[in-house]
This record gives sequence, C-alpha cells and structure tokens, in this order.
Amino acid sequence: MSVNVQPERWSRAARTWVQRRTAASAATLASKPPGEQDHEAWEDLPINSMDENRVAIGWDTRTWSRFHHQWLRDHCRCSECFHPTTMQRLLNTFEIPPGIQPISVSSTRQGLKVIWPSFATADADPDLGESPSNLKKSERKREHEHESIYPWEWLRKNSYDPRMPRDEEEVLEKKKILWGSRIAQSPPTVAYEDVMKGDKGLLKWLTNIEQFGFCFVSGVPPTAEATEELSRRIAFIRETQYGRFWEFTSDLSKGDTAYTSIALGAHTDNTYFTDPCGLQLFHLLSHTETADSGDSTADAASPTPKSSNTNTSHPSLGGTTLLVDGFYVASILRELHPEAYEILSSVRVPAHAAGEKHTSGIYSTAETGFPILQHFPSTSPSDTGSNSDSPTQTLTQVRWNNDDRSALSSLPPSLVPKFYNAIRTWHSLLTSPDSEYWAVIVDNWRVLHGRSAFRGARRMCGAYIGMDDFKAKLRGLRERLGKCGASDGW
Ligand SMILES: C[N+](C)(C)CCCC[C@H](N)C(=O)O
Ligand SMILES: O=C(O)CCC(=O)C(=O)O
Repeated sequence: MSVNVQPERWSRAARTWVQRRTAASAATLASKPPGEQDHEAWEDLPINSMDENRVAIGWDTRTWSRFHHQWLRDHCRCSECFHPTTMQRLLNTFEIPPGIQPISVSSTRQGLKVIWPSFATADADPDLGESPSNLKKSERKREHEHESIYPWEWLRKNSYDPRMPRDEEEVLEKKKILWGSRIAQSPPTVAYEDVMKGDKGLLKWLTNIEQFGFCFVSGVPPTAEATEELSRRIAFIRETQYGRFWEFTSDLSKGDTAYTSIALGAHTDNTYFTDPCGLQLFHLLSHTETADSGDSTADAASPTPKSSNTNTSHPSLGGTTLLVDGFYVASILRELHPEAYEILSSVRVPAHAAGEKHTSGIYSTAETGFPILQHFPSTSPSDTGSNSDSPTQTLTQVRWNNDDRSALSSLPPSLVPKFYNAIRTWHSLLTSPDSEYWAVIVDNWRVLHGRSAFRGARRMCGAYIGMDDFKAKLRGLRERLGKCGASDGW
C-alpha cells in the first residue's frame, strides 16, 4: 500500500490518517486481549509528506522525523550508491545538487520509497540521434530516475531530527552497571568452554565487559596458548613495546615495575598512548614459593581464589589482582566533590613510558596530556546507556596511573594545590574498601587494576585488545545474534 501525500493536501490526509489509525486502534484495542493490541493497532505504514527541503515521516500521531532531501539522496543504500559487501558509499556526494527534490515519495512495506531526478548528465544515445540537449525532459527523467528505498527501522534509527531514543532493550543491554567491593558476592563470570564453542558465549562475555567493565572466565587451562586463543576470540591482539601476547614475571625483562614484585596501585595502562588499549586480559599461570618448588598452577582467570589448588594466588604470597570501577568512583567524586571532578576532567596530565628507551624509544604525551576523566558530548544519556545524569557530558574514559605520570610542567601555578587536593581525594576513593575488588579481562578505559606486593615465583600472561576492535566485534555479534535488529547506521 502506498501513501503518497502532496503537501497541499497534507492536513486533510493527515486528519484522515489519524482518524483511521485512532479508529483502527480503538477497534483493535476492543477486539484484542491486552498484549496483542499494540502490534495490530499500528500495522499501518508511517505516513510521509514533503516540502521544498525535507521529507517528514509520521511514526505515530505524536512522533515525527524530518530528513533533508540531500541527506536522503546521500544516504541511498541501493547497490549503485552503496557497496552491498563493503558497506561503503559509491555515490559521489558532491554531484548531488544541494537543492535536489524528490519526484515522488511514498510509504511502502519495504520502507520509504523516493524517486529522484537524475543529476548526472543523461547518457544520450547518439545512434538514436540523441544528444543531452535534445533528450526530452520527461524521457531524461524517466530514463534516469533513481529509486531509493529506506527501510523503516533504518530510517528510525538514523533519525537526526529528532534523535530517536534507542529502544529500551538496547539501552538496557548497553547500560553500565557500576559496582563497588560488593561485586565480589557475584562477579560477572562466563565459562571458557562457552566462550570458545560459540558466538553466544562470546556475546555474553563481551556484553558483561561492556556492562561491568570486566568479566571473569572460569575454567581457562593454565597455559599461555589457551589464554592467547581466548584473547583472539575477541579480536587480534594489540602489539606494544611489551610485545604481542605477553608473559611476564618479576625479572625486569622489560623496563617497567610490572616486571617486579612491588605492589601496583589501582591504575589503567598506556596512559602515555594517545589511545590507551581498550581491554587488558590477565591470567595468572603460576605462583609458587620459589621458581623450582612444586607447581601450584593457578587459574587466575577464574573468579576469586578457590579453596582448591587452582587459586589465583596464595594469600600468604601476595600478588592478588585488584580491580576498581573507575566509573563508580568517578560518580561518587562527582556527587561529593564536584570541584575535584571538574579538575580531573579538565587538567591535562602528561604521562610517559621510558623504560625501553634504547629499544622502543620514549613514549610521552607531555606535549598534550589528557584529563584523568575524559568525556564525550552526547545528545542524551539514553544514546549511550550511560548513567550520567548530565544530558551533555558522558564519562567515557578513566586514564590514571600515578606511577607513569610525568613532571607537571604546564600546570598553572594557581592550580597546583587544587590539583593535588583533587588527586588525593580521587586516590582516597579509589583505595576505599568499598571500591576495591581483589580477578582477568578488564575495560582499560574504565576499570583500574593493580596487585598487591608478592614474593615467590609468579608468572602472569595476557594481552591488550584495542577499544575499537572490541566494540566492532561486539556490534557485529549483536547485529547477528543480538536483539538490535537492523544495523545501526551504515
Ligand atoms: C601488561 N604488561 C605487563 C605487558 C605491561 C605493563 C605496562 C604497565 C605500564 N606501566 C602501564 O601502565 O601501561
Ligand atoms: O602483575 C599484575 O597482576 C598486574 C600488572 C599490571 O598492573 C600491569 O601489567 O599493568
């Protein structure tokens, strides 16, 4: 069924449409038991109308979207304009006349159908004595009109005037669940075999990471090979100056205190990179009294230490992993110490990694530095499923490693006392018993990790995964397996 309404008749048709929908819904509502009504009542197609600049879509009597003509033409998803395999634009955006207008617009079951005039010069056929100048306008239009179909779900998801809230299920699935030390009672955990055997298990693991900022994997064989295979279920490993898949112990084989046995306070890694790694996977392979003593292999990827011999580390030996939800702590800081929050969100802090200067060189963000709390303007919290109560700023990254922080040589003198007060407050919250959880794979943009000092021979392995690579995998799995239906915006 096609509803093609020209602007001049819009109001009468709109009234008829609203009356029809209301009557339909009233009739349907009357004849259907609760729960079935919504779907039946609204099986009509969205209505459309257009003016000289835009097409308006009526999703229901209260919800409308407006799309500029050139935006619609630019976003045609037919195989001529958009490569069906590579999902890349083939159309030359810059050939679209800024004032392009549809020849017709109609609502069909497949979506909004728009017929466009050609804007490339018509290919006149010289054998027919044709030339661009003598092609009849109607022939030219008819021969080279272009049809675009915009699926309703795609159109709704990409509505920009207004932005449409993500559906509840999607928001819930992406909602961040902030936690403190009580997470220890029931930490997010998935089984290794589930992650390895199919994408459903992998989706569960990645969804947990997105919601909690970390997730244990139980039952991982205590070998570097199995751990590396597990890491690659997410994406390729991100290589850094510490190598690709790393195994490390306290031998200073790399110029970093991670390769010692000292305690490391809650921190995120790579604060000296423009783009710190997104995920960091840790798996404790063994921790024994001495290098040659009996092998008490530990299964660090398992949840909190178990009473059996596969615990993560023997409390007496130390080396226990610490986790802190930086978003949870930041929410407390924002609530109780807004000035400190503002300072951590604005002061640019330089960081460096110079322990491998003779091989990899010196990593440093001294010229720019980045705030400890990084935000992204978002049009509404529901867009990102974030808990932020501010409609404009969403916390997206915690970047904190006090050991790797460089000399503060560009801090305005007046800010020095305030900065130290702010990081002292931040540190006190990070280290409060309510925040700390002694774990695996963490979102390195959110969850800070550390370890207690230890003695004995301790072998840890793991890998970094890029944030874009993690998110790409999760989006792909969701589109294929999840509840999000049509693709988001490509
Ligand atoms: C994880 N691994 C042991 C390979 C390297 C650790 C590097 C730690 C560095 N101080 C940072 O915070 O980025
Ligand atoms: O040894 C550990 O448990 C963690 C080391 C660490 O914090 C790091 O490599 O960034």
